[in-house]
Amino acid sequence: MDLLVTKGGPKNMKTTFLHILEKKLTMMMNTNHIFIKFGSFLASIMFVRAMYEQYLPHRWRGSIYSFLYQYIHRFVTTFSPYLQITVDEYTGERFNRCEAYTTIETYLSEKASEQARRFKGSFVKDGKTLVLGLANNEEVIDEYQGVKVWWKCRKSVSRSQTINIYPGTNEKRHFELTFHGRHRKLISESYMNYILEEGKAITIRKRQRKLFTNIKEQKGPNNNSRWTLWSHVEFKHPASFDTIGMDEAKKKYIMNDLLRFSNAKEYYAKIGKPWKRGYLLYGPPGTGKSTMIVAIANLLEYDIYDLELTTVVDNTQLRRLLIETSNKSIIVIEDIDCSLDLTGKRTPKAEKDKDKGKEIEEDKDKVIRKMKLEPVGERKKSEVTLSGLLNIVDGIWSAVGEERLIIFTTNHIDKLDKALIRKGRMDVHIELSHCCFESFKVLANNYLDLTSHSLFETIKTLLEETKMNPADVAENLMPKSLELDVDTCLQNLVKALQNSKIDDRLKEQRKNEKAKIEEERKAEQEEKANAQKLKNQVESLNKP
Ligand SMILES: Nc1ncnc2c1ncn2[C@@H]1O[C@H](COP(=O)(O)OP(=O)(O)OP(=O)(O)O)[C@@H](O)[C@H]1O
Ligand SMILES: [Mg+2]
Repeated sequence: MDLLVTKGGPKNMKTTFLHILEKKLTMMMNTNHIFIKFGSFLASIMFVRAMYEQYLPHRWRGSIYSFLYQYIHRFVTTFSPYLQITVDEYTGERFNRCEAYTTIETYLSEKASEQARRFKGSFVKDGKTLVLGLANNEEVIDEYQGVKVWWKCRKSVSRSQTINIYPGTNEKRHFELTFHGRHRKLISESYMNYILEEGKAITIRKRQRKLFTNIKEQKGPNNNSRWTLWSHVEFKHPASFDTIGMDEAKKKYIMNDLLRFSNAKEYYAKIGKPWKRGYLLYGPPGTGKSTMIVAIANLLEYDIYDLELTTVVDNTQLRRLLIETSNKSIIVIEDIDCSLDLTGKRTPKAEKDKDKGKEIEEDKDKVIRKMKLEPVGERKKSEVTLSGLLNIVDGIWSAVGEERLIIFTTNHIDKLDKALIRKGRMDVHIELSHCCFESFKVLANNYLDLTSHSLFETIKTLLEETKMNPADVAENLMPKSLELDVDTCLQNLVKALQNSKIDDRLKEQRKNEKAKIEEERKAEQEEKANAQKLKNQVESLNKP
């Protein structure tokens, strides 16, 4: 290249100018050189691509692509300070979804709803609720103890020629977690445990709650395999502590106890006790024992396992039933005194009482209700024993799972074996009794939206004079027509209470009369016995 240098000016200035010019030209030549090199590089790529398209068989392309991707990726990651953990959707057996993947998916779905722009929707709770998850290649940033991590959901499609009978199974998904290498220990141990726990907690929070009942054991096709022992339905019941009529202080105590229990995981671990608690609810019929169980389940968001002991064949089956229960649940045994012979082997109470010839009506009803569930021909004597139940409560119960309640209900606490209800087994004993004025006020508020009324004082006095259970009070408060007529409802209750008072008086009278007759009978018998004794004595004296 020719250079034209102007004359004149000091010599050193000319030299500097030439020097700068030379430098600029060299740079231009270098840039040109780079462009030329880049152009030829592009041409080479195009050439390789054309060859690849034309001559490489289609079936090889996928494997070459993944081969290149793998090596480029490895090359890049060798020099990157960031580390990656991947969690595959399927591990081991092809159709077994990895539990950790599902849990992470749940955890990330919460984050995704705040950060992501593209979502994957799915329906849960029997297809009624839409849950948004992370869409493919969408990124979510999470922070743990001040450390930032990046999550991405990736999908790869298997290029194999195999034909799959399950649609969509050629797609493999995985989560990719990226974090800085200096946090390796924190993320791989502590953070991973944290998200697995959080994910599980979210799953439980969002799940459709269930009411389980035990069904008769079913044999499989070869007569030895067992199918599930529990059947379930969706658990929906509006009862809550707000709607239960009982002493306010007692109600608060129970609620506090329950909430303390559900938040006491660490505490139970510290004192070395399994995270479980037993409740015994006792009181006359219709005082709200079953309603309270529902309120407890709603408060803590637990499932209910309603265990019907009369259909359990033996202790082994009982053990299996308890093993199959899940965490965050309540195992309920209603009317425990009617289900189990507390002297040892269980016998249906109806038979037992018939032998004794002194059936109590309300108990009989309950036993009949239980017995009706089983066809007469199939009715077998259960071999569940009290000791079996105690062993399960202490043994298997303490070893399996956590965050569970066991609740027994009974109308007759005095009939229960002390061993069964001692503290440690049944930690809290709650008595539900006849309707007091405080309970009535809750019911009046529930049923009639009423907090005060001129009849309240009369009702208060009547409630103190007679015993009526909350179920009967509630029934009287219920409007009997479409129009809500508060006065009529309250008057109905007053009438019912007055009738109940008269009934009570009559019952008392009858009881006193019976007692009097019994006393007279005894006195007569005693008199007769004395007369006989005297007669015998006289006879013995008269004998020669
Ligand atoms: N304390 C209460 N507060 C509010 N409602 C109540 C109360 N007690 C009973 N009821 C009402 O009465 C009905 C029957 O109550 P529940 O079945 O809970 O009684 P229970 O004590 O379990 O009786 P049983 O001993 O016969 O099983 C419920 O539907 C509920 O509406
Ligand atoms: Mg009940």
